[in-house]
Amino acid sequence: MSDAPTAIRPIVQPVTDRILKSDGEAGAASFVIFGASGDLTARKLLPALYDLWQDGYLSDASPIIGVARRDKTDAEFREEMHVAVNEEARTAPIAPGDWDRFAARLFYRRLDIATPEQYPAWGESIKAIEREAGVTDRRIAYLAVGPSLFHDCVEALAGGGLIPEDDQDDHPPWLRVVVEKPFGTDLESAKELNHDLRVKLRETQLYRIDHYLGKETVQNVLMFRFGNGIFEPLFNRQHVDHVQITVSESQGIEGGRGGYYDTAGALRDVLQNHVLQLLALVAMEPPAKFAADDIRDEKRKVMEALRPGGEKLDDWAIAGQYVAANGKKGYLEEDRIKEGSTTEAFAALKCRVDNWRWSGVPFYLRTGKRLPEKLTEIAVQFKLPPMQLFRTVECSGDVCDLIGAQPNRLVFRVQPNEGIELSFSSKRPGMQYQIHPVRMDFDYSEAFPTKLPEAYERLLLDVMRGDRTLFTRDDELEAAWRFLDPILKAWAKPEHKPQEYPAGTWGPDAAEQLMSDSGRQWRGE
Ligand SMILES: NC(=O)C1=CN([C@@H]2O[C@H](COP(=O)(O)OP(=O)(O)OC[C@H]3O[C@@H](n4cnc5c(N)ncnc54)[C@H](OP(=O)(O)O)[C@@H]3O)[C@@H](O)[C@H]2O)C=CC1
Ligand SMILES: O=C1O[C@H](COP(=O)(O)O)[C@@H](O)[C@H](O)[C@H]1O
Repeated sequence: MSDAPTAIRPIVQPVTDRILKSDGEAGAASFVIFGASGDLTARKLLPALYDLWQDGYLSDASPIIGVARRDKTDAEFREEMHVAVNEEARTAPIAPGDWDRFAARLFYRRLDIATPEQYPAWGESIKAIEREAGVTDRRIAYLAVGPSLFHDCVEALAGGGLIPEDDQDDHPPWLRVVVEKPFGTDLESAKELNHDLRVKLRETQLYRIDHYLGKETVQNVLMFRFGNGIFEPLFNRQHVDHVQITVSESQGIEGGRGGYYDTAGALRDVLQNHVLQLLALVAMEPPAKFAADDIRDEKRKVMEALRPGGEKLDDWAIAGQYVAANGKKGYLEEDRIKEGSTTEAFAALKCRVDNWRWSGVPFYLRTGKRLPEKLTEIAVQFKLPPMQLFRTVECSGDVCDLIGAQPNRLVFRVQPNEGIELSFSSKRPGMQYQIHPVRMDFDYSEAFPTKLPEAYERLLLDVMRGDRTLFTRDDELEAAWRFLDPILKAWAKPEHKPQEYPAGTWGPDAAEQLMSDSGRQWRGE
């Protein structure tokens, strides 16, 4: 019998998103993008803004002003962005007329963010563009620069007169500042950054971005758990054997990112943010209402309940570094990696969420570069039934085994093949009671034949709408750093060496052992 999944289709067609346009306050605002000559602006931000404009979410009156250190005219900036947006276009190439209409709102204003003398004149040039566009009191600043410049960007906004005074009723001005990741490098630096940003800004003006929260399938975790009555009662220690979360990448350290990555490593680059956010969504309690602070309160509680999954650090935290294999070079041979670097390109943790719901349930987390495939998923594995009433016979050659029920598994496929699958046991057709594992599969592309919005598109729209639900808050981030700080300190010691794994494999043997010690197994291995 085939274990081909049973497709799930929506019962009614989805209400178009356009209905949301009347909701909230997504009117015209000016965008000031720091880091406008960088990779993030070209590959993610401008394509997302273009798509939002095409879909009717971005007002024609909104100017987009790129800011960076190098010299560039508006025309050059427009042309560079044209190339970038075309490269990222997910459907047909952009029609020239469309691009010209969009590009008319693109401007470039040079600034060395570390040079305060330049702030006043630069600020005036930004205000002049905004006046011309008729958008003077609604501003979104996007800090798409390295984290060491976040604070200076806010200083530049203030020095350029772009952070207006509170009004007479003490209401802050309409200013939203989007801060990229990584948000600090450890607990202390994250606290310092939070403090520094709040000297000039209110917490309500800050949007700390983690683009995983903008992925459609990540948002679906909460919808699935709290929008259905039948699954949530199973999400606890009575029914769940363990949870495993994988964010794997097949790529190495590319695009000149070696300089940054080598100072960060897998723990800071992906585990502290994307992986722990996924964990928080799958483990959190239902919020009292679906609103930003209620959700972030619950996520913070999960972060605060994180505990090591073993006595000694090596029993629950594994660092790995790939070596040349399968036609790929090793980490140490990548561009801009310092000689003999001990930075981890792979991290796996076994941890616990020490609360009433999850006590005793291990959470296994792993992320890394140069693994066999690009894949992000959360797998919730349930306990076996208390008795094995059914079995089947599986033969390989002359050797036959009696096999019992396989554990039920619920998998959130974040990417690729976005969807949710549930595996369960079924009777194999025939004259005997033979058990066979099968799957029910909800596949986004089949159920909703429409393109999924890109994460940055959704998140930028939320900034315009003033919805901070999908943005992280200072206390949850600090709690995440607090949990990871002991690992960061131990791994920074000169005697610490990550364990080697061949490029293109699932990480070092020790990561497998994290699971196999308790008779469990990573999916896909
Ligand atoms: N790229 C990505 O996919 C992702 C990036 N991020 C985060 O986004 C941020 C930007 O990353 P990315 O675009 O890759 O970085 P890049 O190195 O490609 O770009 C850095 C930008 O910062 C500008 N810059 C640097 N110093 C100054 C200065 N003194 N004054 C003015 N501008 C300056 C550069 O301008 P110039 O070249 O003119 O000097 C450039 O535009 C980082 O925090 C990164 O961690 C987060 C997730 C994904
Ligand atoms: O933030 C980051 O995420 C990407 C992975 O994002 P994805 O959306 O492609 O899954 C990762 O490659 C990068 O190192 C990290 O900084």
